[in-house]
Amino acid sequence: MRNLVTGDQMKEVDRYTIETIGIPSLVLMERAALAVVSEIEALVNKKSNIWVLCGNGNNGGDGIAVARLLHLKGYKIWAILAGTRESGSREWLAQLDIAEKIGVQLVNFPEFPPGECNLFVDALFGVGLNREVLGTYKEIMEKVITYGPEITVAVDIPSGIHSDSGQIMGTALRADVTVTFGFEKLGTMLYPGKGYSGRVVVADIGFPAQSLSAIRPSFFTFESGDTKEIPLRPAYSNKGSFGKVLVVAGGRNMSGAAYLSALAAYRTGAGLVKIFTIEENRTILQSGLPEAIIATYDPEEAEADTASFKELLKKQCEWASVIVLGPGLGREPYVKNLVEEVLTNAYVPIILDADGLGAIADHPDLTGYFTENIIVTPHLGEMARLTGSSVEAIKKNLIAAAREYADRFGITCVLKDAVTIGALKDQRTYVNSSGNSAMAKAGSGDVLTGIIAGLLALGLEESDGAALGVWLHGRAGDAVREKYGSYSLLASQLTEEIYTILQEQTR
Ligand SMILES: NC(=O)C1=CN([C@@H]2O[C@H](COP(=O)(O)OP(=O)(O)OC[C@H]3O[C@@H](n4cnc5c(N)ncnc54)[C@H](OP(=O)(O)O)[C@@H]3O)[C@@H](O)[C@H]2O)[C@@H](O)CC1
Ligand SMILES: [K+]
Repeated sequence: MRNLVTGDQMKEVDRYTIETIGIPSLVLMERAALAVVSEIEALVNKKSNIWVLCGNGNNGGDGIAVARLLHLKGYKIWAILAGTRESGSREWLAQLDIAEKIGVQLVNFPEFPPGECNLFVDALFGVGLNREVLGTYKEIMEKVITYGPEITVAVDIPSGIHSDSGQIMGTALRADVTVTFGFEKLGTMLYPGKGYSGRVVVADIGFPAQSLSAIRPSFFTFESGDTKEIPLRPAYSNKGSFGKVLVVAGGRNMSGAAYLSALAAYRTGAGLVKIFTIEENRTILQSGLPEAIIATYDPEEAEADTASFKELLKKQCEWASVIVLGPGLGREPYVKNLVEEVLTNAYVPIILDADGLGAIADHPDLTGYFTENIIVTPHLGEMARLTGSSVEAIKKNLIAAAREYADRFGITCVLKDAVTIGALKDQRTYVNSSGNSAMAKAGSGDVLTGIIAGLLALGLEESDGAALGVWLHGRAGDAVREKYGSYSLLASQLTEEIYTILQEQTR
């Protein structure tokens, strides 16, 4: 597990480290600059021309320190100062004084250094960026973009990227490598910022563990090795020890959704999986997944005899210890009753997806039945329908959108996008770092519901199950892409890779 921070949280950690712990600001800055220099030395040799663009806050202070360290090592270096002495931070002024005394080559914008630039260091704005970039700063950035440096190394975060949302604040500078300090910022984890950051190196610049006490760390991601969070299956057990997953899924022509969800639940470790679906899906599901129990209903009877249908649903819910509700259910009128009955009768975790969410969007009063056991897993289009916002508005701040929906109902909201967000009911927010665009295919979401259900069946509670499920799903996608490339992934192949990842847990 790796903590992630907002810009303000990072500033708090800086402040606490400097003021309460007593590590001087310039010491942190020196270590930050050394970390950047070490990346630069791995990228270019001393024949290269290096330009460092320095703003006049502490990000710029880092930049001047980088220029000084490279100058002392004999690199051909120019520092471009974007601000004036009057507006420079204390540390920036200290760095400038040192740089001037030891003869670092400096120019003041609008002047630019002569010759060409092989490696560009972006130290214009860090976590202090708090508004749109306009005027002179915009001009500077546009000029840099027209120069088209061969390699760009960003200091802490690419300038112009908002450290909390990853949004471009007017203009931003694209980096090949971003060296960030202490903790990765949300802005380099989220698109478009993630696309501007290149390879992100998290440098340890000496923040002691106590510094985290300055904030309540609430954003996190998983990384390899975290498979150990998945509960082991004890040796002395039977199929009932691992939970009974009820997959309420699959309407007309949509048996595949039920199949993929049930298969993924089994592959993740569930002991028993029952699919509750329409009668016409029986044969195909029974032959496709003979391991699953199949229970069926007739959609016309469900429509005509509501009381019997409700009774049938009640029995299914009593059997289950985890429920997946929604994949491929369709949008016929009885689906509303179905969703309502499950929500009112089940006292177990429910993963609500696809047409289950569609029913909620069409009948918002159903949210009145939400309990803390609910995990909703909308993609952006479904989220837009659920909230009445536009996809564009949600995209501007995925974390805020997911968090707001989860908090409104006290549930867990997994908002699926290129970077999936898990706004967990325990107030932590998971930002996914696995997965790839090959997974943007039909059936991928059905597999995710099954994986989460499988983890809950193993005994994880909703918050951990949702976060680990998203991560595991992405890891499976990465494993499939490695074998089959970016185009040919099939959702069923995700379920085939789950075992390779689960094996890491016991190694
Ligand atoms: N000791 C420490 O704390 C350490 C800090 N470290 C480094 O410091 C960085 C944070 O430094 P920082 O807080 O000084 O802010 P920074 O990102 O340099 O921005 C400068 C100023 O720009 C301004 N501004 C904002 N938006 C603007 C806009 N659109 N257009 C124009 N101006 C705008 C805004 O000032 P304002 O105008 O709002 O008063 C802001 O304060 C951090 O990312 C890391 O690299 C490391 O060395 C480790 C130790
Ligand atoms: K920067």
